[in-house]
Formats: sequence, structure tokens, C-alpha cells
Amino acid sequence: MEDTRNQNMQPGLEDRVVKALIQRSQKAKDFAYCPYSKFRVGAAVLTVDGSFFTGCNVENAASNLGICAERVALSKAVSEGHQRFKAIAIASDLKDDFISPCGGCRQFLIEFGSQWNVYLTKPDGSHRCMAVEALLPAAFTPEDIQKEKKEEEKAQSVEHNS
Ligand SMILES: O=c1ccn([C@H]2C[C@H](O)[C@@H](CO)O2)c(=O)[nH]1
Ligand SMILES: [Zn+2]
Repeated sequence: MEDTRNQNMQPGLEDRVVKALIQRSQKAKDFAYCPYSKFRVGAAVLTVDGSFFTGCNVENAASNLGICAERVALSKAVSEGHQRFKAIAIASDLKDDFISPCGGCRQFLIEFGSQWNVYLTKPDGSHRCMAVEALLPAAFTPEDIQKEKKEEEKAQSVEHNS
């Protein structure tokens, strides 16, 4: 049931792995703490070494403190020593639309690379797959910080040699 609009999908994820990842994101959605929005979201990430981590949205009475499912899943993985990812699946209760990550989560995802897969799903398990890069074109990334450091070093060496 794969959507034909796939963009920049990375190779290598078998159908059964995609299915397992999506199922995990759907299960995680059941734990959503969203008394304010009532909008349940679940996420599951797959690391390059084959581990899964899940998350759900966790809202708060101080609304700006709420956190999205994607960031919970990713933070769980990072806090247990995983920084390289193959894919993330996102699940919601929207029947007619593929759930899509918010801008903040897109930035959070691209911190860990632009070339991995995001599976936007519907409750029936159908999905659309996009590379992180396609979800956040012209992104500000960790490489930009490195570039600035290099520019500074270059400027200093020019100063030093003149
Ligand atoms: O991709 C998304 C979109 C929304 N939410 C959450 C944030 C908030 O708790 C609720 C409504 O925006 O859904 C996520 O967790 N992930
Ligand atoms: Zn988000």
C-alpha cells in the first residue's frame, strides 16, 4: 500500500521492517498524554544497529512545555547511546491524511542526518516515505556551525600572515 509520491526514499528497508516500525509507532500512540489537544501521536525510530525506540506526545498544562512524539522517541534513543538512524515512523488517528512532523521535529531529525527515512502513516498502515532532507530543504545543520568555525580559522590565518 505504498504511496507513489515517495520522495528521496533511501534503499534497504524491507517491507516487514517498515511494517514492524509502523506497528510500534501505532502502539506508542496508545500512551499519548494529550488531555488538551486530544490529538494522539506515536513515533518509532529504528537505529542502524536494528534497535527500536518509541515515543508519544506528552502535553503539559503550561502548553509550550508539551513535547512531540518524534522528539520523545529520538531523545530516548540518543539518551541510550544511539545517534545513527535508519528510519522513523509517525502515527496518528487521522484517517484521511498522512501525519506529518512539525517544523521543530524536522529540525530535530536533521540534527542526526538528512539521508534517512520518515514514514508518514495512516491508521490502516498505509504510508508515505520521505527523506528527512525532503521534509526540511535548505536546513540549518550542524555542518553550518563547523563551516563558521572554518571561516573564522581562515580569517585568523590570513590576519596572521599579513
Ligand atoms: O507530528 C506531530 C504533530 C503533532 N504532535 C502533537 C503535539 C501536540 O501534543 C499535539 C497537537 O499538536 O500533537 C506530535 O507529537 N507530532
Ligand atoms: Zn513536532
